[in-house]
Amino acid sequence: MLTDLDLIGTIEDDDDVPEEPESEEDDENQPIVLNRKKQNNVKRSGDFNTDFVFGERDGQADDSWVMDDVMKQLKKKVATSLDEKIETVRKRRKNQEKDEKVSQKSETEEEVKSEEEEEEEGESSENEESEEEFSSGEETVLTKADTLRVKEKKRKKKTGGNSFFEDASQYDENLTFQDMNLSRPLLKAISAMSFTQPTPIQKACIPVGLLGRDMCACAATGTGKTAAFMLPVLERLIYKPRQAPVTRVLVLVPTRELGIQVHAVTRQIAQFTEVTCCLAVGGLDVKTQEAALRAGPDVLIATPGRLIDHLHNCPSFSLDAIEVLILDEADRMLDEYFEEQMKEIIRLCSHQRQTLLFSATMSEEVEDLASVSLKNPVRIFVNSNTDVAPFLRQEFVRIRPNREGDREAIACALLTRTFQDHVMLFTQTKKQAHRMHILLGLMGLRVGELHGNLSQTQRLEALRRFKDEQIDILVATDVAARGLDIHGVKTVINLTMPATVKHYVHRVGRTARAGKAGRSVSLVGEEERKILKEIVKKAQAAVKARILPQDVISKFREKITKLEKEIYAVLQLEREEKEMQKSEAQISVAKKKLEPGTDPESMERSWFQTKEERKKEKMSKALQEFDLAMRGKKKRQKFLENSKKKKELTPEERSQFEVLKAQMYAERAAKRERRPKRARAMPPEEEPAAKSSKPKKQKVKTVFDEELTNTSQKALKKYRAGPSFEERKKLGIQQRKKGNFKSKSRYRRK
Ligand SMILES: Nc1ncnc2c1ncn2[C@@H]1O[C@H](COP(=O)(O)OP(=O)(O)OP(=O)(O)O)[C@@H](O)[C@H]1O
Repeated sequence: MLTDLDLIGTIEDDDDVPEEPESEEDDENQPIVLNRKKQNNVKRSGDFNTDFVFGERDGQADDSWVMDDVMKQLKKKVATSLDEKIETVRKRRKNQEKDEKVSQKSETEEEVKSEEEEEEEGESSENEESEEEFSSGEETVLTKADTLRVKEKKRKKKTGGNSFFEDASQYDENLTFQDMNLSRPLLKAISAMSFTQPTPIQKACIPVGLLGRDMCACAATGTGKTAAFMLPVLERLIYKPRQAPVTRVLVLVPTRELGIQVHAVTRQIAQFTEVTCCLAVGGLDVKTQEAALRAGPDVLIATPGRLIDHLHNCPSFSLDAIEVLILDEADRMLDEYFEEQMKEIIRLCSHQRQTLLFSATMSEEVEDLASVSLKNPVRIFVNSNTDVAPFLRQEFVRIRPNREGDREAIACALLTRTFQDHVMLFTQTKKQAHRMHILLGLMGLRVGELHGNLSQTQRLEALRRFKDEQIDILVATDVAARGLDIHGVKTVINLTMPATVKHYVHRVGRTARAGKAGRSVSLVGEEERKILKEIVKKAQAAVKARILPQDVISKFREKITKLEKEIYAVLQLEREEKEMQKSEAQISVAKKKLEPGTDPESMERSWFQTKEERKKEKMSKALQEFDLAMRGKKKRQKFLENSKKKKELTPEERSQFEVLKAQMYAERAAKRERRPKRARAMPPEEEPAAKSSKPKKQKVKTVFDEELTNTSQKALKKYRAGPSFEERKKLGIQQRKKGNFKSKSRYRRK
């Protein structure tokens, strides 16, 4: 039987492989450069031949003026950055090595004099070089090229849809922005943003949005969904100016960074109009946001938590006047994480509204919401659910069962040898992301991290540095997987496979955006084969298996083992600094309390869910997940024993934990899928068929059916003997009720 990995990994050379245009960027067979040099962006116009052409974006719309506002709202500054700590530890290493060399030198000086000295100098200069790079012996091993094998999978064509929606996925190919009846300020903004031609999702959605219809739209990542919902909405605001300063459009997004981005895009589109817009996301200054909300901005972009906070604490702000509600990344907004908050927000929104649901992936929850609370919604699926970006090349690196500990080494090899800049590396946990930042930093790479354990300043700073090409690699968790539009990301690497195919689609969607090409490389272990199988099945283009030479991997493993002490040292520096900061914070809180005229209770805000409640909810979910994933008693025991015994995890355990985390989520997602679906306003297509077969099975038998048509031996015997005591009692009551007591004896006489 073929396994999924075998499917892409065991193709023979003479297998029938479809021709693929090889680009300059197709560098796997080119000599590998170990010295990290900046590579110029290679134009890939010939790579993909499609009907749709994105406009030239030489003058990539400058959103720095929009970002300035956001940065102003940020309060705290970072004490010392992680990079500074990494540099401190690296310097320490250098000094130590120098000292060692000096002491070695003096020892040998005593024994042999002049000749030996010369040799020492030679060695020392060699060592200094190998600190940053690799020794020449290693270099020959490390420049060995990876092998790539291709296999195209047969695809099943997806059919059908949901009868509940009116389908408008077909669009006029020749439609231009000028044909769409958009007003002049919007057309001016479109050309200022260098959009020459609408993308397919824009061609399909803008006309429908302008009609004021509810919509559920799905298109691949990076195909311009933001403008697809913003343009018709802004047009409606311009067409029907407001009577009072109230918020009329609410856009909900799952992450702060995405909120900031959507806000920036909205301001760009609305730059030549009177439309005002405001951002309310966590991590930014609450008071500034409150003041902005009181002014009644036309458009509000928010994350659910912060929005509810404002609704509870800002008396003059409400959602009564909301005319359009947009859920960007709709499937994420309606998943269990935001469930309670979304219920609350939808409850507070005006009923007379247009609702727009957008995402690259859709879920049952979205359909449920659409069927329950949308009015005659239009379904616009330009791409099928879970299609990856059109110009993405997908690669997979197989991790063999006993080689789980190779993951970090493989990632380091990929990042040092092949994909050196404009790379996003995704990890499952924040801890692993942090560790990879330190590890890659110690290897001399320019790297940053982005995840939920960082302050908002640190998160935005990492993003800015990556966008400005101050760092080459951004290590991130799924917080950066959705919606972020970072110009020029060439490669996405998955250290472990994400929890579901949908997570995968979004992660790899950070590259190959806006008509550009991109590549994803995912490391796949035995336990992740199922998800790989699904991805391969759904892939439109051939996927590739990348094989790294084993000696290269071994070299990197050795290097990582050597760096382990330094990683520990950096972590130690961080711990010490954290302790310091904690005590400083305590002192400043105490000082504030002692200040005359401050009543601490009056300063407190009321929360929809307190921090504690949210934490508790998260904890109980995490425990449930852990239990589910550790169903096997042996597995659970082994894991717990291991984690009790050792403080430091082995590379294998670390990888296993990453995989386990993804499994935990996948298990819970699967459990949710199995849950009975909520009532629908109209049943989906399959349901009527199911219903027609049901009545036959569950038809309640009448007395006629029960007694007169049953000719079995047992029934006849019973018929002759008459009803049992219980039956007689039951019958008696019934007959007494009917006033026909005599029929009982008549029954017996027969
Ligand atoms: N008509 C257009 N012409 C050229 N570029 C466009 C056009 N529309 C959008 N873009 C650009 O395409 C990129 C992706 O757009 P956007 O972020 O809206 O994609 P998305 O579909 O929302 O992606 P995701 O699913 O990842 O959120 C942006 O850089 C945007 O400026």
